[in-house]
Order: sequence, then structure tokens, then C-alpha cells
Amino acid sequence: MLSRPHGTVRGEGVVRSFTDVDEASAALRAGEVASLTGAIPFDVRDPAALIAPARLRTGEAPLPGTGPLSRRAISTVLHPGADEHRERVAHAIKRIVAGDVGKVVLARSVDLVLDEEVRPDEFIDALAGGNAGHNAFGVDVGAATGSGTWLVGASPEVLLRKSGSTVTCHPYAGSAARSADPAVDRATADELLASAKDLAEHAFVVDHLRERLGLLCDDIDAPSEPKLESTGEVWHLATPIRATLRDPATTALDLALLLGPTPAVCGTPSDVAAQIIRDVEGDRGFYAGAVGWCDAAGDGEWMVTIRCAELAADGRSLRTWAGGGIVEHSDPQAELEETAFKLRTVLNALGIAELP
Ligand SMILES: C=C(O[C@@H]1C=C(C(=O)O)C=C[C@H]1O)C(=O)O
Repeated sequence: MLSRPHGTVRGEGVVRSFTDVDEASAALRAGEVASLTGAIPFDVRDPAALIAPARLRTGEAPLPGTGPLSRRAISTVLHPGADEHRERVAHAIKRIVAGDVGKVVLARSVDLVLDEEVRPDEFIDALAGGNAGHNAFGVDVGAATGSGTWLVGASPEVLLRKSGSTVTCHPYAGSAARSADPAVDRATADELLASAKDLAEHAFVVDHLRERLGLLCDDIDAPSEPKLESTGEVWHLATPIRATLRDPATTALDLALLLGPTPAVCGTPSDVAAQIIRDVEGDRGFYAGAVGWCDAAGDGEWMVTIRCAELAADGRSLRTWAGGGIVEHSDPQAELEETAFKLRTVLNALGIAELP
């Protein structure tokens, strides 16, 4: 299920299930299945959770959403802790200065055990109610990670939308915390828009998308300067990009595989950054991959899998993640704080006020 400001898409019933992305993509192109929904992992060699649903049900309005839940965390384990994350960032900056990599996105995860069970549907509703755009998603990832496991989240970031021959992307990179004080909130946003460090961080993503889109598209239109957009918790730099496919039969799933993981969640060059992430963080699973859908015409929409959690079958254990792009002028303490305010999307939906 994907909830977006312009409507919902829900895959109902399972005709066929795929853990291999290429197999799923080939089945769609061959007309063996009429549509696909689900999640692609960060590393496409890992198992995906894609299904060909019996019906792809669309709705005109987003999920209305609900208020936050009222769970408490009875156990919290951070991977890694604050000191280790700052050290990782400092080390990444050294690699950047040495010229090994231009940008790399480092993330932390948090394992929580809740005092009371949460059902995937109520979690998704709380996530949808927590942001003005009613963005939310939920995917049964049991085929990849164990029966009963769900991936839920409220990603604000569109990897791509494809309709006919038109492709649009809406990358985010460059972040600052929202504030309850309107004056502080405005000043933070203005600072973000003028920050050379954040503009550089953002440009890596736009450059990557232009280059990859250029392989399949003409008329790539991307403004030279990003604009400000926000969620309830975070300010972002954003760039709307539009391009025209040379072959309109190219599917949204194939585009997701071509474009992602972008330097918003991985880095530049992609292969070097992905290797650093694997060495430093280990397996990311579905975090920083993509969730979405694709129909028989190849139309569809894929979101970057961020501001998300993987909920275990017991309904009480979950893992959530947050990361940030590291560039030459990043500051380890600021990067640590960035992971904390990005984690708030999931924590706020659960009603958890503070992490230890
Ligand atoms: C990696 C995350 O977010 C991404 C990284 C951003 C950044 O570094 O500024 C901004 C938005 C996202 O593209 C995350 O939320 O975990």
C-alpha cells in the first residue's frame, strides 16, 4: 500500500511473488503478470519483496491517517552509538579529502521493543497522519525477511513517477531540523538554502539523476537551484526533475533499478560509496531501497525507502533507520543530530518522545 498526496495504490491478493528483481521485471515486460507492487532492497542482489497482485486498487485520495499511537519503548539499542557514529563520519570525511569518494551516506539503525503490539495497518495510518502530504507506505516483506514481517514508513522522497513517456523525479538532499518556534524554523530553512555544504550535497544527487536519465530520456529538465520543502520534522533541499522517455514502454520498475540507490542514500561514485556502506554498516536490508508499484503499461511510482521501520511478526520488535549525506565540509556532531531528527518521523508516529 502506498499513500501519496494524489491518491493511494494498493495491491490486493497475491498471484505471484518474487524475491528476484530481474525475474519480476522480466515477467512484467513479457506480460506474464499485469502489475507489480512491493519493495526493492538497497543492494539489489539481496532478496526483494515484490508481488504480482490479483488487483491493483487505486484511490483518488490519500489515506486520511490518524493521530500518533501511544507506545513506549521498553528496550532501545542503537547501531552504532553516538561516539561511533561521529567517528564513522570523521573517517568518511578523510576518505573524501583523500579523493576516494565524493559523497557517502552513512546511516544508523535503532532496534526497539515496544510495551504493546502495533498492527501494520494502525502503524501505517499513524504515519500517514503524521505529515501534511499523508505520505505513507506498508509492504509485507515476509517473503524476503521472514513470515509476518512488514516494512512501513512515511517517505517524502519520490525516486520516480512514470506516466506514458514522462518521467519525473523529486530528489531530496540537504537537511535541517524543523523547530516549533516559527522564527527559528524560518531562519533554519533560510540557512539551509544558503548552505554551500548542503548545496554541494544536493548537487551530487541531481548530477547522478541527469546522467542516468540521459541513458533513456531526452529533454531532461532540472532547475539549476534547489528549493525548500519540509516534512513535520525535517527541512529539505528538493529539485523537481522532468524528462521524456525515448521508449515509453520502459517500466517504472526498470527506471527504479536504473536510478536508485541515488547519492541521496548511497553516494558518488555509487560503487565506491556502496562498498564503504557495506564495510561500515553491514546489510541495510530494505532501508534506502525503493517501494512502489508498476502497472502493465509500465506506469508507476517508486519512493526512496527512508523514514521507515521493519516491524517483526510479533508486532513489538522493530528496526528503524536514519542517515545523512557526508561531504567534505560535513561536521560529525551535526551529522549525528541529523540522524536523530530524521528518526523522529517513525518515533512520533509511535508516540515515543525520546530515545535514551
Ligand atoms: C538517508 C536519509 O535521507 C536522505 C538524505 C538526506 C540528506 O543527507 O540530507 C535527505 C533526504 C534523504 O534523501 C534518511 O532519512 O535516512
